[in-house]
Amino acid sequence: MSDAVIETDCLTRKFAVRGKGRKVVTRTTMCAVDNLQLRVSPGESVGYIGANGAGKSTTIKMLVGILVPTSGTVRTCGLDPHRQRRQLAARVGVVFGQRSQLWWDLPVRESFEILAAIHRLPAADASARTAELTEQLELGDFVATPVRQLSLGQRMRAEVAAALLHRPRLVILDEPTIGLDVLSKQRLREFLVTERLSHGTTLLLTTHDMGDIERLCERVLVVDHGSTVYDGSLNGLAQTAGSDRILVLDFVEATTDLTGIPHTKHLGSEVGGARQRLSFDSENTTAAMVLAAVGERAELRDLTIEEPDIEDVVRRIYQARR
Ligand SMILES: Nc1ncnc2c1ncn2[C@@H]1O[C@H](COP(=O)(O)OP(=O)(O)OP(=O)(O)O)[C@@H](O)[C@H]1O
Repeated sequence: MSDAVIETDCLTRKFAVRGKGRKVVTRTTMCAVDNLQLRVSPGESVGYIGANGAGKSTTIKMLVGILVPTSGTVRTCGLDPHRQRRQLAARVGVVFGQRSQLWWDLPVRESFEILAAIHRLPAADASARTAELTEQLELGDFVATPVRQLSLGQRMRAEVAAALLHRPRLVILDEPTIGLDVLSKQRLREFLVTERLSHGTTLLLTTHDMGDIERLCERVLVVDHGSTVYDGSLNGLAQTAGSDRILVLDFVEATTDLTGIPHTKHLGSEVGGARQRLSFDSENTTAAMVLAAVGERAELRDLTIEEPDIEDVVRRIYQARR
């Protein structure tokens, strides 16, 4: 028997699409997930990325049994997700960034009590786990507050706690950091890293945020039109998609002379030349080397390094294949 946490074979999901011509209504089918072969082993952390409409959510819905495949097979934690949804719920925790699994009008704590009862956790176990998650996710200030009064960052932390209450062996997160501020994102990512290390939890997450992938995922899958177009390490992704980083440089005085620095490209200037943008190829140089060269030409006041945009990485992967 396979020990895979997720295993799909030729997994396919089609949808009927109604189109309206001038006189007739046409019916076509579109393939949202196309012969997907996927195997995830225990303890892996996998980022699942792709353009809008690439098929990520449809895959997740089949993995948790919300949608039935048109053809092919899927096993999640050794179970048939659609037929064995109840048993699967005990082994999987799911967080949909755009949808809540908490009771809107109840205090957070009461949602946890209901979920603990649904999962039939022994009382002592439930209260120990609730206390652990409340501390780690810093929920203490608002466990008595109704969910509808929480900020987005607070609610997302409560959602993650709710999904992990029963110590699932697989956690699936669909856009967990969408709309969160930098600090809330950082806290959530740190928690997920710790949780994974201490419990050996398997993570699968979809995101449009490259920071999530960089901090949380060892393996990355890129999907295009329902098929996998990249499956490998984060480093390999950078090699395939290019590894340009962008430095935003603020100078004491306006400057324009930033051309000719090795492995960099001048992208433009703002604020009358006091702010310059420079991209550099992190495979061949480092931020420190570029800054040293810049510092010889003009006096720097401040700088930031922009994370690569995930849409950009995905676009480059798609282009490299065409
Ligand atoms: N219930 C449905 N009926 C018809 N078409 C659907 C349905 N659900 C999804 N689709 C279509 O299937 C394709 C894949 O959608 P899916 O939501 O899986 O993409 P996604 O990669 O999750 O996108 P996003 O990043 O925008 O969430 C899209 O073209 C979408 O319009």
